[in-house]
Amino acid sequence: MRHPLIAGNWKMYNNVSETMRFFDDFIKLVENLEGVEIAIFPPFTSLWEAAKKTAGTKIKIGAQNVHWEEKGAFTGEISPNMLKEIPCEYVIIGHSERRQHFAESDETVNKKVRAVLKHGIKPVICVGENLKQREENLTLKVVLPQVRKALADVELLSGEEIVFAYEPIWAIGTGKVATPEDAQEVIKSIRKEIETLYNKNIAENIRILYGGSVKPDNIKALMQERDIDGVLVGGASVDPQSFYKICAYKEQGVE
Ligand SMILES: O=C[C@H](O)COP(=O)(O)O
Repeated sequence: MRHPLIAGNWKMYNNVSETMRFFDDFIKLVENLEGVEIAIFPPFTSLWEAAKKTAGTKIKIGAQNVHWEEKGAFTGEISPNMLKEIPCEYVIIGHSERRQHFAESDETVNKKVRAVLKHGIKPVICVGENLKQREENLTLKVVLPQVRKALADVELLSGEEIVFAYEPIWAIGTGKVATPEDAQEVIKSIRKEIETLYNKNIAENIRILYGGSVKPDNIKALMQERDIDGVLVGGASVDPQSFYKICAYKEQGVE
């Protein structure tokens, strides 16, 4: 049984004082929420304070990026053991904004995945197609190779140590959410691909999230799909009230 994960990727929003204010409200709001795992991915500068503030609560902390080397002359980069020290339980790898603006490739994604797993940090690996590819019916031809390349030479014990996020690029920050049925179809195919690469057990254990314009009013329909195990939320995760409403989707009557 996969435990639902609701993840908030703040991108380049919320400095340290805004982070503290967010948690002052959010920790109280989610105090009594059961049956869902919550993770927040603040910018690097807010990670320490976020981790201190959420210690002993049900909120997990993750980073938005990582380098694959342990240490070295890599100006501006952060290593897996630096994230572990904070401690970060998760790290987002291969977000489409990093692929698009910072030359992240399937090869660097794979290096990062292998590096963080050695430190017991769970990667949230992002995959997804752009609008042109979707319109040309190329979604699976784009997404499944991204999955395979991310997992090249990756040994998995149970599947619980990694998470995938299917984020159609055309749905990110646009207000155009994929239909739950379309998201389910792609996510089901990702799970099938993982089964071919590993086995059924691992495929059934891996959580696969949907991301792209998730809001309090569309979360319920998404979470009703069999293979959607949670969401990766951008814009709507920066405000404590709206992110709380997404985390509390079960109160809208989702089984
Ligand atoms: O990482 C989150 C995704 O890019 C989704 O962002 P969004 O919810 O603002 O569309």
